[in-house]
Amino acid sequence: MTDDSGDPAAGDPVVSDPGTDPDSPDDDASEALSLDRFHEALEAEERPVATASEVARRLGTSQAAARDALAALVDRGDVDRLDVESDPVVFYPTDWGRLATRERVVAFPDRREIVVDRPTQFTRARLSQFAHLVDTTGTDPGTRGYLYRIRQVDVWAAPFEDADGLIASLRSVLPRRFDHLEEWVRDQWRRAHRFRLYTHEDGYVVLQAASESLMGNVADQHLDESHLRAPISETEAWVNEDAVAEVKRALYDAGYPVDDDRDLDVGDPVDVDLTTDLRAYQETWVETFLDARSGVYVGPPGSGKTVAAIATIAAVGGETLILVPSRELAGQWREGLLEHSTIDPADIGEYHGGQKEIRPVTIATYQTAGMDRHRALFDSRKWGLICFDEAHHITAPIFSRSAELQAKHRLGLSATPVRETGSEEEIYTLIGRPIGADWDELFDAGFVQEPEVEIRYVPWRDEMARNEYASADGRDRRRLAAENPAKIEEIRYLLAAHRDKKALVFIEYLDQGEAIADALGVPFISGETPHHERAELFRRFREAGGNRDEAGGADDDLDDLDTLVVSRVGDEGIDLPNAELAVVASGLGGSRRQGSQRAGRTMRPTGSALVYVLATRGSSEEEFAQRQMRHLARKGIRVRETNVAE
Ligand SMILES: Nc1ncnc2c1ncn2[C@@H]1O[C@H](COP(=O)(O)OP(=O)(O)OP(=O)(O)O)[C@@H](O)[C@H]1O
Repeated sequence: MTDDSGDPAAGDPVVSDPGTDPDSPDDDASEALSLDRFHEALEAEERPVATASEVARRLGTSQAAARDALAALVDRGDVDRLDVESDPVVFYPTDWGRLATRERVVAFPDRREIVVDRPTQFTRARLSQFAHLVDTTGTDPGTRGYLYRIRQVDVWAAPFEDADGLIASLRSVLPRRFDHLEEWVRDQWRRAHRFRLYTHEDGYVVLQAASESLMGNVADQHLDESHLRAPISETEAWVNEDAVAEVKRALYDAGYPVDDDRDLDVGDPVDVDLTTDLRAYQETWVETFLDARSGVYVGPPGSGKTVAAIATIAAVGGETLILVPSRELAGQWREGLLEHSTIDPADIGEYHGGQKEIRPVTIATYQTAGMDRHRALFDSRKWGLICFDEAHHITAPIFSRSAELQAKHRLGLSATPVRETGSEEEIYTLIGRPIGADWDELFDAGFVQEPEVEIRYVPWRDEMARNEYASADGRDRRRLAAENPAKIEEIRYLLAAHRDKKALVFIEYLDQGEAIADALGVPFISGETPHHERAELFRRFREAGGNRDEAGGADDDLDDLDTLVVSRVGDEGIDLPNAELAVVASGLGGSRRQGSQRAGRTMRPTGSALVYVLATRGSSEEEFAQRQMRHLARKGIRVRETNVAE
């Protein structure tokens, strides 16, 4: 576009007429230079930026006039200036600056991967609906790159009414259409809605297939007479009610997740209101759940899953069973319910080793609910809602039995859906599809404190220890690396360096736990610690002020318990809200799930959260530590590595 008249308004849609715009400086300089003419000057210079004297030369004006004209454009927001030390100031169109920070989306349709540089919040929110975040690169959120992948399960779980809605969302993010990819997505979507379970008006459960061939080729191939009692029609079969969970699992494994529309009675109503305002993402979780009537809230520890679950209990309003892995957690749930809702304390029952009450809201341990002698009681009810806390537990055989209990709504909570065995899909079959936010978004929004994780490679104490390791094999090797005595000194050092932080030291082997606890003069909690003693130590730890003495042990006030050595027993599900420092001294042969739980323990909304992972240098622990921590890094958590000097 050219502007021969010299009038910036003529034929120039970008710059408004200064004469009619009361906000624009009304002087000769701004009239002398339109944004278009500045563009021409840049083109002539063949550079993206220009100095005032270059503009003056190209436009045939004085340098002072060009400077004034550029200043007017800067005032108007059309041009930006960049002061480069010791060089003359350069100018460039504001739009170009925006381009440089704009997101860039690249799709690899064959791999079903999408790479986004500097994604906007909008793009990330969209992507998290139908793709899963595999990796991020870079630590600066401003320049971070994101790799997303669309898996089968992501399409199955996508929260849309129909495939068109999902495709529209996909198109809104991708730079152009990819027919092949869209076809694949549609195909996956179709698969997820081919089978349905519903309750016949006479009360029995029916499996309905979308076509005869699906019933004949898929259902009949994967199910037998223990699952299906008899055919009703070419597309329907009468389901053995005891085998509903198996039916769902078998079809899921065959690539056909089942819509569960069974009509189950709700028991005693639960009349409670939430007293805490939900955050926007929690509202989305609850709405998504209520639409699907099943699902797993997946978010980092501290992200508000429990509060969202309490909101769900209030919204469902039906008799509720909450399953938890330990008695400690049952107590915490009771407190959470009382804190965040108007529930009458008399309406909360606990059902475990200690007490056995069934109330409108019953909190039971998986253990007790799965036991044969109690199971019938839980089985005989049709719950309005079952909430599976720490949902990854239910894949272990003892817990999976409780997953077969009947419920109108099934809700799982999990911070760590990934398991080494790849059975994350099993959680979703048994409970429902994952519902969650992008972890990065939660960190970015400040809802969850991002912990710093540091792997510290500890040398062997001496040549003898190193040689012993070299000549040992198998389990002995792993144990020697885990128990490397040099770690005790390292723990002492770390505790002293963070004297104001309450600390948990995690160990795998009991002997090592005792040795560390002895050396530090602090208690050691293991599976052998009696329940009441454990509860008392946790109480003291929760109430402690966090101020360790020189030796790294407890401070002068003996009641002030700010350091605990904990074995596996403290590893899962037990909530120690004020642990600001975690040292993982051993246990690196474990699974990714453990890695993220340990790190997760300290991911709390308040206080700084530091996790040190000790790995013996030159042992298999190095590799384990890196693998676990890569898993965390993928979740957007900063991981550092340090070599401890010999
Ligand atoms: N909407 C909210 N408004 C204010 N505080 C909230 C909200 N949601 C959660 N919190 C607070 O954030 C903290 C963590 O919440 P919550 O216990 O629900 O997280 P979680 O994801 O269940 O954690 P974990 O996995 O460790 O059990 C709690 O102190 C809770 O009171």
